[in-house]
Amino acid sequence: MKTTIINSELDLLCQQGRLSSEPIAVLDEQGEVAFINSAMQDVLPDGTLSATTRAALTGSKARRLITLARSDGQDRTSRQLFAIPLEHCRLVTLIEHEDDPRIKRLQAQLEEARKRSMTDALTGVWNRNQFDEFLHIEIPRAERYGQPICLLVLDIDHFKRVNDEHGHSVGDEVLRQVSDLIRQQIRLVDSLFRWGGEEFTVLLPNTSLSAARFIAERLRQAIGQFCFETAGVVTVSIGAAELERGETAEAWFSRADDALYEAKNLGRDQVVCAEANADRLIGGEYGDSPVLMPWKSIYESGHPLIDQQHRELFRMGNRLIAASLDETVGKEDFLRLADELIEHCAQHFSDEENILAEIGYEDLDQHHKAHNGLLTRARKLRNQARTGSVNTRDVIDFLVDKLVKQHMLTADMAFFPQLTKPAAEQN
Ligand SMILES: Nc1nc2c(ncn2[C@@H]2O[C@H](COP(=O)(O)OP(=O)(O)OP(=O)(O)O)[C@@H](O)[C@H]2O)c(=O)[nH]1
Repeated sequence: MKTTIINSELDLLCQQGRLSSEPIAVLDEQGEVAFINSAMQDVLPDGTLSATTRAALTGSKARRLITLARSDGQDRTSRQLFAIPLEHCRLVTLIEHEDDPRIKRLQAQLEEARKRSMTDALTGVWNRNQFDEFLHIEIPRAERYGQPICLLVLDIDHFKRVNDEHGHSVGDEVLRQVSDLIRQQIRLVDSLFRWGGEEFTVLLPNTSLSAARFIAERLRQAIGQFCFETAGVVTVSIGAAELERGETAEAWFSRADDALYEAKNLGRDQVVCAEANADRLIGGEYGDSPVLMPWKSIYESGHPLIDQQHRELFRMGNRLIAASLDETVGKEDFLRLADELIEHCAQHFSDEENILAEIGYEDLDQHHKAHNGLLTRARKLRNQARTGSVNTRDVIDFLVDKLVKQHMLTADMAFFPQLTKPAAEQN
């Protein structure tokens, strides 16, 4: 990955050097000349940057100013080389003095070239290279903070017909318009990419699959209801997938893409969400033991905080089961994990009750009593386990089965339909 970044930065600079009429050279991370244009060669003694000059230009100072002796001895004024440090290389140019406006001009040109290399020329959205870059940042971020992240793959239906019937420029206009419509519907933290041709991808950080379905549906409707000036009605098919724990970028994309093709096969103009692989577990780091609890999309309420906390409870429940099966985990460590689960649960119950109060949930009192009862019983069991009067099996049965799973699958599911505003709508 790093090599790609370095290479693309070097490529960018070299390309800029070729375009610019200013004398320009590019030094790579090792201080070797990666590129030198003819304007620079003309002013340098022997047409090249000597090892001493290169060493001076790649020193630790952020900017380096050196005096260049002219080889012909005719020019009495000193000439200066200036190195602009970039992330992985340095751009060297010739200036009269440190405030030379050419530095600013070059930096602006570089910035412009950098932008062009990251965006799609037709629609102005991020290009496919950037999609790969974003994946390598967003996937570890989501995993690190235990947040859900979703991917949409969107394809314009029968786009070939638009080109065939109205011409390529109308097709181009449709692509621009579709990308504008998508941009209007997503949040600032979401990112839109043109993946190629008439296919777009959208990355939705901190978004569960149920919220992603809602967003995708909103996109589909916004595009389907828009009146395109010449093309008329245009529809899109969308595949959505949520990243699973430990899943590679390729596997994730492939699941979203499969969902897209299912949407196409089902008749187009629709959204299909990829189900999680049944054998994958939210606590995937504990292997594929059948006793662990798999997370399913039907457990999602559509409220981001509730879903995030429910997932975390599943993860902690799986961790507790794994610890009980692991002979190397002692009683104290097991009880510490049980404590963590109970305290997370207490925080979750309190947050959930606040959310339910906000939406005016009519069975809130009942739900509050159920929470209190569960927490009291959980703490009592934990204390009994400490004194040895109950065994780990009883703790697991209650904490994992009754507290986490059954409560969520029965009492909690009763209020899911009332959480009518999913994440996307609230933001
Ligand atoms: N105008 C325009 N057309 C493009 C561009 N990139 C790709 N296309 C066209 O997009 C069309 C894609 O056609 P297909 O892959 O057959 O898909 P489709 O017609 O959308 O059919 P389905 O995806 O099956 O609904 C081709 O005709 C491409 O030439 C572009 O930048 N501008």
